[in-house]
Amino acid sequence: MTLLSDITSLEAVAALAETLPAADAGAINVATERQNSLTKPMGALGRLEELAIFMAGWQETDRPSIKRAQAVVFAGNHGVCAQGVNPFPQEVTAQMVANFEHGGAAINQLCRANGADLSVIAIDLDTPTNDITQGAAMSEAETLDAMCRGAEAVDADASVLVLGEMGIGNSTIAAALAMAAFGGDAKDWVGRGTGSDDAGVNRKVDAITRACAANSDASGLALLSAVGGREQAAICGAVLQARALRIPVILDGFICTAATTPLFAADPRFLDHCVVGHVSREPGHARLLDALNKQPVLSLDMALGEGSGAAVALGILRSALECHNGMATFAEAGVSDG
Ligand SMILES: O=C(O)c1ccc[n+]([C@@H]2O[C@H](COP(=O)([O-])O)[C@@H](O)[C@H]2O)c1
Ligand SMILES: Cc1cc2nc[nH]c2cc1C
Repeated sequence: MTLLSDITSLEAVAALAETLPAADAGAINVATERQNSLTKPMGALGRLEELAIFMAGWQETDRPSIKRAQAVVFAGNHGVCAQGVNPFPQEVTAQMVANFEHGGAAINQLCRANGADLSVIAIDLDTPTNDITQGAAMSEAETLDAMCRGAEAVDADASVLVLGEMGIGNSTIAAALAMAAFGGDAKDWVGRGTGSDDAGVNRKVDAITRACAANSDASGLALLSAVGGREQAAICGAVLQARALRIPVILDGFICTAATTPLFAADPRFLDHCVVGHVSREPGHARLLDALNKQPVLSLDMALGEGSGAAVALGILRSALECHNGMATFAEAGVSDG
């Protein structure tokens, strides 16, 4: 059973915004007081302090910890590849899933380096979603199914959830989601993805312009069905399930962040328990983060996907909590207060 098991419409999913838990203000206050009493000038650990306090709020304790970090990579295939928007062939999605399963991808090494348990969930790779330039990517039922796959993947004992994706062509899907949610010029949201040349970038601009026109009636969570895909819907389902379990989430790069825009469009509070691990080299990501009012943890010129930037950010989160829990206060250490 998950939060989504009995839900039969996207409208009912959107209504969950009224019932999902919020961050614990009491734990935030006590954790903030602790940060201010630790042996450092006030605020000197910068973003690490914010991350520790963020964890405190969601874990409902002034001493948040990471007992188990869970990483999940969702994979899907996309009909929009028919528009020539992807330099790599579509079969690479399944081939990379096999690579994840055999431990040979970047995300395998980064999960080991940063202490996360990785699982990979491939959703109907043999049946790509519909081409978004022709209409909706998925029916409402298909969207809900994929959301359920995402929700089911979340382990109740995870202290933090690292999310990533794999899907040839999905940098076009991400750009379409961002443009459908926030408007602007197609050129502002499109980038090179896995290495599109200038002609390929122009095909992406053309494809998302036509996709947004073909799906102009969609808004809120229906954006997922209109211009999204299965791994995007699964990411939304996992974000919701994590929220019900009060598990903080680290989102990855442009594609993973864009996957959550339908949740934001339905209700911005849906993303309150999510941090974005890094800002991708994909140029639309910085713009999207501004629109979502999210500050990335890292900026490393990465553009891989797979959850790679989120896994590296997990190491920063661990550092934040080591300081928060392990440092002495001014009183304990006998250090004169300023
Ligand atoms: O998330 C990012 O920032 C990101 C930026 C560029 C590429 N990717 C990955 O590359 C794939 C999509 O690229 P493309 O060119 O096939 O649209 C997909 O598998 C993503 O995981 C991911
Ligand atoms: C090789 C390769 C690895 C990836 N990892 C995420 N997206 C990817 C796309 C390609 C093409």
